[in-house]
Amino acid sequence: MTDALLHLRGVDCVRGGRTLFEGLVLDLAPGEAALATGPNGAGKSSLIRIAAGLLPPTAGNVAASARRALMAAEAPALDPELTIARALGFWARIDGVAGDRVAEALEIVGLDHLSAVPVRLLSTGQRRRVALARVIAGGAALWLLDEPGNGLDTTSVAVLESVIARHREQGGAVLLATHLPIALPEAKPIVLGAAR
Ligand SMILES: Nc1ncnc2c1ncn2[C@@H]1O[C@H](COP(=O)(O)OP(=O)(O)OP(=O)(O)O)[C@@H](O)[C@H]1O
Repeated sequence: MTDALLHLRGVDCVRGGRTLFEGLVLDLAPGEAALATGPNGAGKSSLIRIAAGLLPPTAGNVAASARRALMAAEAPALDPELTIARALGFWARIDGVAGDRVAEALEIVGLDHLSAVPVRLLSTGQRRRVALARVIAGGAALWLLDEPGNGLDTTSVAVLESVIARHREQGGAVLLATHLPIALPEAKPIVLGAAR
């Protein structure tokens, strides 16, 4: 797939008998981003799951960097009884990254002061910020972000935007699905909802 971190060719997605999209073509090289938008049920999460290798496409080819991080609504998988630092430390070991990256990531998302608080006490937006911290700490080249702005206040959305911009500057790529406005300069648009 040349130097692309994500490569989709002629990808179709049919779910529950409905064609969500057909013939989707996308390449994401280092530094690039794509923004998938569309109404509820248009297939945004399905696209993210196909790119993550969690859902086989109905047709077409998918190739993605082995170093990819998924941030989805159901994905945080943080043990509610552990403190934020320990829950993220667990994932740092799985992801094979140094523990000090967790502290850095928590600082970036503005949760370093809560690192000793159990996950179960977090608000919805704080949980999303912890999930983002895991993506940041994980060091994957390709980020697959499904509704990363859900539950975030405006300050946190701005943090998300700057974190993504920095990741791209450092040679990462991002596929982001959202129904909320998120600034993703020069992103390739993927407008879903047209196929039937
Ligand atoms: N396991 C499944 N089996 C059959 N159909 C499914 C399954 N999962 C999702 N769908 C259907 O696929 C369609 C697209 O769902 P998807 O979650 O990808 O949309 P979305 O654009 O992310 O929606 P939302 O904005 O509401 O999150 C929906 O009509 C949904 O009902």
